[in-house]
Amino acid sequence: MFASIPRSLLCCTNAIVPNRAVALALAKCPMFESSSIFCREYHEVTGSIICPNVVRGIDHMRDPRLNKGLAFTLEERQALGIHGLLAATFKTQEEQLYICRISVDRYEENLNKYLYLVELQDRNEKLFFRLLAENVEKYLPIVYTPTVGLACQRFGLIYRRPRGLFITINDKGHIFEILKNWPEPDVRAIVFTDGERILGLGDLGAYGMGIPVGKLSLYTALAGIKPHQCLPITLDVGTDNQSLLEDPLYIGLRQKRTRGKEYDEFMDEFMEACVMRYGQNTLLQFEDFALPNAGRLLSKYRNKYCTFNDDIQGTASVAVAGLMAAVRVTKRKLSENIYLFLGAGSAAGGIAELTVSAMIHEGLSERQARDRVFMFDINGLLSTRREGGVPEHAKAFGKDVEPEKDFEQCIAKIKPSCLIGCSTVGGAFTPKVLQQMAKNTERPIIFALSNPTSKAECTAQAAYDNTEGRCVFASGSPFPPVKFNGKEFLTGQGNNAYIFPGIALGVIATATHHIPETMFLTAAKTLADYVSEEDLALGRIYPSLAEVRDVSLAIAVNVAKMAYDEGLASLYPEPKDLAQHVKNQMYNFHYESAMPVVWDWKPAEKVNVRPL
Ligand SMILES: O=C([O-])CC(=O)C(=O)O
Ligand SMILES: [Mg+2]
Repeated sequence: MFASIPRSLLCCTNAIVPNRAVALALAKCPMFESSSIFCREYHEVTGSIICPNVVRGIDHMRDPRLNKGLAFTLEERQALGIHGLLAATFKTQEEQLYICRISVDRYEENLNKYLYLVELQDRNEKLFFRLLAENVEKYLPIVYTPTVGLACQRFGLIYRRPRGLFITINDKGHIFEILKNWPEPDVRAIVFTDGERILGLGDLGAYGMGIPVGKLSLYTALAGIKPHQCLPITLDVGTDNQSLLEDPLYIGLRQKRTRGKEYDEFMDEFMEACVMRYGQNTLLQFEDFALPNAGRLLSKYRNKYCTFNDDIQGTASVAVAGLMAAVRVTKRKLSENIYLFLGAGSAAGGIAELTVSAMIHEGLSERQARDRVFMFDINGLLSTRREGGVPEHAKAFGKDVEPEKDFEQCIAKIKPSCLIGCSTVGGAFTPKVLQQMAKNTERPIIFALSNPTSKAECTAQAAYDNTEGRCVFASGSPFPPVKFNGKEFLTGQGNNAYIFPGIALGVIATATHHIPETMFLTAAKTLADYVSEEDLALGRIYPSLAEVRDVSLAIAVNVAKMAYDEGLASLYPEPKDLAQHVKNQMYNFHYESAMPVVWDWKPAEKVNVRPL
């Protein structure tokens, strides 16, 4: 029993031991009858998993999970052996936040602000997450869309220290070993990309790592999922982006993408290795895969793993939430709209399918619902009569109508009341397109969902200017307030950031093993219910980003309820107070005491000492 206790401890009269179990064991030993045993056990240190006795002195400052900078108290500085390593001043976390805000604001370029925040995350995790969580509107556009897009494009230049895992096609056969190199044992969620469709920027190969990192920052900042439970991964299977292959700064494999059987085997091995390493309920979020793989892999894995594709399902959920909220403005039911999508990729397909489900919910048959949804891709309207027909992945939305290659003409002919941009073609909603939408209906719905800002189909201002201010507008990337007729409007950001953190929290808190499509409809309804009359009056069909943390929690609780109702949860027994249970899982953004909990042990009085 004592074999694992260092000899130095066994021969002292005052023993300091790492935890209560050891303290109890020692106390039963007659050798220690007259000694005091001190147990150095921390309450819930950051991450809940750092073994305090292996962290010494300066490591408390070097480890971003433990570091508090000048917020270490005098007692802590002395007890931890870091006294003198810090300046004499003591600061509260609030004072530090103030300094951080000033520091970020000093930078003029968003990429520099991004770098400051990355560095903060590497230095002091709690400070970073609290700063982000309490200033979502201000810093989300920096750590996330649109600046994260720029960060990915410049990733070779800004790459400093590792965050997350890079698994390459050359590692095939050894993926599990690589996962074992990740130091955290309690990972609950993995966000991963193969970098082939980074936002609307296309194939960025290994530079895509910024995306899983950014998404997982939101897991913590918006839904309170603990950072150590999150693992970002880039699957580097090469890149077909010639300029990256020639870029001296490129950090990934300099070879063309592996496709076909070898890619599929690699993906199979990856999915299996993740659950072997972290358990069957590990949440596996696909992010920014290109269309041919995105839909195919979702169908392949959705019933086998706890997985979803954020670009298909998360985006669909946020868009449908927007449509639900827009009903209150347009006074048209979802099933009374005619929808036209520009783009027929993964986002368009996902939104279209979920919209169909929502229309069926309103009483339409599936046929009737599908008849109301049109798509227009690079070859024109998805008409079964067009040359080359309708691509396989979008067959369900092909129509037996005259082919049409001119987008403006198409809008005049089909007369959609709702125009949804998922094309990654910046500016595709020209003034003429928008003006035609204004002719089609009193309150046209215009969603310019492509990211980042440069890829948005139109700006918020253009949408208002060209529809006499009658449109209901949302975009994937944020836009500044719109000025129209002397009034100011705030348009909403239809970004999946409203959805995926809440879904992830609900799924993790209940150890849900599969994520059905209906969960995204539940999330959409929850989000739509959060939209107030004031939001609508201001021009937005989403709550303000300042409320996104409340939204995420509400989504998580509803998802958790659904998980139990539908037998998807594997955490039993079901917690009596589900909302409280979900809250109990959440990260504490505030500093916790770093003082060891030292307690005296008086063996003679407290335990019956058994002879050895
Ligand atoms: O990252 C975002 O802002 C939304 C998203 O998933 C994408 O555009 O691929
Ligand atoms: Mg994405």
